Amino acid sequence: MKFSQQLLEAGQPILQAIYQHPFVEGIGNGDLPKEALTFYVGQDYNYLNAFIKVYAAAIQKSQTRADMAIFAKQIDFILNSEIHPHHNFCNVAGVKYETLQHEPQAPGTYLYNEHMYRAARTGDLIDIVAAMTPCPWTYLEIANRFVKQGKNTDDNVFKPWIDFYADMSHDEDSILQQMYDLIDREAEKYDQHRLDIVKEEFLKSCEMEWKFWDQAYKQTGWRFVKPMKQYY
Ligand SMILES: Cc1ncc(C[n+]2csc(CCO)c2C)c(N)n1
Repeated sequence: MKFSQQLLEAGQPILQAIYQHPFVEGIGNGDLPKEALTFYVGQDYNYLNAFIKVYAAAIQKSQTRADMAIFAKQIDFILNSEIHPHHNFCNVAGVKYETLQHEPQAPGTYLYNEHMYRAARTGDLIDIVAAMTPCPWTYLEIANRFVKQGKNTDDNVFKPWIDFYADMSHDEDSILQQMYDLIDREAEKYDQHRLDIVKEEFLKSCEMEWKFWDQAYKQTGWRFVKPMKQYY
């Protein structure tokens, strides 16, 4: 079995838990508290800034223009397209997007961002991509499942969110396929022990995807520290 397939198989239990999380179920049912939505957007804005920088690190470790182009396209996607699902959440919450772009970083966001930065700092290209893949993987699976269940109806206020992420799979050279191909190509270079480490990095990101929904749903901040506003 291809290594990318092994990763997805190992991640299945976490994906199932994500499906069942009340935040994710709330997207399907068009019903979420305003506080959960605004907390999510504030944290996701911060997370996506880190994601862009980690893509930049992936470009630094790329050895071909073809690889560079994959990451460059994704940086453009985050900067110019991924504002749409954020706008959807902000519109439903009745909050201006601009007011959520300097939120203090919550612990779950810190952990996820630092996990990716660590891969960028100490890992190879495969470590970076493995830590990043749960992000598009879980969102695409969530959105496609909702489309299959017919949840993206006109009366669901989160229809734009569902349609946006489900659309990602219609792309000819979809980001996910490119990431799987890259992982499988790079996996050839390593022994089983090294690949076990990569798998753990992938699974940690899967768990942090679950945690990201959970911290927004519960608005989990720091217990004692009062962190500063974020300016990148
Ligand atoms: C916590 C969190 N996880 C995943 C996404 C979704 N997402 C972020 S960047 C990107 C494109 C990947 O190249 C996708 C699909 C999100 N917004 N927030």
